[in-house]
Amino acid sequence: MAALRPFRIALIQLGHIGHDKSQNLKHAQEMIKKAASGGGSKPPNLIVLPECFNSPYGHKYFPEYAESVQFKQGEPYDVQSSKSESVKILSAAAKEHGIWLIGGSIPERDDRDDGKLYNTATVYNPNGELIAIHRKVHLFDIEIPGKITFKESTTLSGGTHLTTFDTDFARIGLGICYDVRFPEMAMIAARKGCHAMIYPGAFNLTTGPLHWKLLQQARAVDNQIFVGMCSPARDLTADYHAWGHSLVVDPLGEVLVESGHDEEIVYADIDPSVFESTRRGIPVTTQRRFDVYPNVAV
Ligand SMILES: NC(=O)CC(=O)C(=O)O
Repeated sequence: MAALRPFRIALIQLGHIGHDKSQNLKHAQEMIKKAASGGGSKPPNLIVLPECFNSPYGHKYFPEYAESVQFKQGEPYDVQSSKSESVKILSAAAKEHGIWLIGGSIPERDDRDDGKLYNTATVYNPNGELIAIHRKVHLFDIEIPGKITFKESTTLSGGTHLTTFDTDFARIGLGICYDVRFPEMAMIAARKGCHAMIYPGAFNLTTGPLHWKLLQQARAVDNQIFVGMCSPARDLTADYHAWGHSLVVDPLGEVLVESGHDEEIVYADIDPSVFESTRRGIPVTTQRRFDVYPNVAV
């Protein structure tokens, strides 16, 4: 299992996500290059893109923008023969800059399973290898009268697996946006030894101010882990108005960095001593009463 070492994370709050997929990918490439340069400071070890970074966000767009990834857990993946343009571009970017990359999420089509569609995050190591994918488990189906109705399940299916992966600096759990509302996912990841949960996400102008920061602080404090969420920039000409405010929170629930709502790259330095001192000082990780309630993570 990966040990926690100091590392730097960059969240790319990507703007200009329009209807031209090639343009979206080109812009993401440029922003990865910019993020990898470190913004005048140390280069990051891990770069994160937002949810649905290559397509407009909305269930009517997913069938048109979906790409076939065909990843099989535990089997080597041949990026060169991938049918996914996004995978090829992200893999090349991770390799060129020698960084770990969580490639936000993209609409994915699984040709092996009746062409089902998913909202899928892909993860690359510094050699450009695709080492994990996460399919959004909890679909964003909500209805707040007069404010927002959104039904991802109109075109998407929910993923059926939880995702964790090891880097050379931490074990990381991965979710996508609405997944953050389900504490079980982060709890299970933490009990499996994850030091951080990362969620590419895209809250909106109704739920963002209510819950975006609160949920990340809750997941961080519940589990004494680092939590980061990376949003697209706000674009009031798009169908969906993202909240922005990409954020990294430490295991005490303190905000390490928070962006505004325009396009921006923010960096946070992850300090293992905060992880250790939080767990030493408030030792809930060793005070659980599995004699009173079941250990759901086993
Ligand atoms: N976009 C999402 O998946 C979730 C969201 O906006 C919310 O939970 O609020």
